[in-house]
Amino acid sequence: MKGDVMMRIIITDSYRQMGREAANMVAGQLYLKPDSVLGLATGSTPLPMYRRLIALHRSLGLDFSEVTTFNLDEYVGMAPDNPQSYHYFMNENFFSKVNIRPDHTYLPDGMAEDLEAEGHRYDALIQQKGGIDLQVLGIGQNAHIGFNEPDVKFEAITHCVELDEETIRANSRFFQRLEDVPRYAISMGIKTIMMARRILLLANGANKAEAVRKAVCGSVMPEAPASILQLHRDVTVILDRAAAARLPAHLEGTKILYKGRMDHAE
Ligand SMILES: N[C@@H]1[C@@H](O)[C@H](O)[C@@H](COP(=O)(O)O)O[C@@H]1O
Repeated sequence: MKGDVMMRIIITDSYRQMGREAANMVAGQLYLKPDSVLGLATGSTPLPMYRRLIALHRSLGLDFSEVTTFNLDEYVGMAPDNPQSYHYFMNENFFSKVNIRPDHTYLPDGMAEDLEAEGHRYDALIQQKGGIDLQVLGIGQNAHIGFNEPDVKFEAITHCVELDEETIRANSRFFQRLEDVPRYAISMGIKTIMMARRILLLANGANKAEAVRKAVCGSVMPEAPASILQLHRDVTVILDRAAAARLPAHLEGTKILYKGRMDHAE
């Protein structure tokens, strides 16, 4: 075990279970600190987590009134009211369905004229709000986190990135044509992500298994941006079985929990 660094890995039976586990962690965070600052992600991976959080809000009154959120990224040139934007995604899938204050939800501004200045403003704002307590991450097939593509600079803060062809292809499923996928995004940098107090990495599906292996037990290197998470002191990885398929059965310094069926109605 490297110092006191330890990843906790939770393998669940399904995509839905992965979402439930993740939502439980977020709910636990809010229970202890109702005015938490959450770092949030888009993509299909966190959708069941958002659904479960909404269900917890409706059934148990899970309270978001004091919560502040910062999203990882946004496409460059995409206005918040564009249905393909991450602003729109977050409103549709989460913000509009819980009692979070709209002026407490932040995403990088993809329309900013000076993207470098916007990156600095965004990071400064995160610190001004006390820093991120819990950062939720998905992972790209090339092991990107946020939009930090392979060969990223680990010291980067929020900045403009050119997307990899692989990422553009993967994200084209949300667009009518491949040519419509933006080629640039503004994303929290690795340093911004690593400054979060706790990190929750989610992945499901066989197409993420290799990226998960690199993140959890590959060499720490810029070619696999998520591998940097091995150096963070409080990371929980929640997977479905397919995404966990390439992990060795035993990992030194890693606590693997298996959470099988434990389920009841949503
Ligand atoms: N910028 C996002 C990432 O934050 C996300 O983790 C990744 C995986 O997306 P999905 O969850 O849809 O597989 O895609 C995008 O590129």
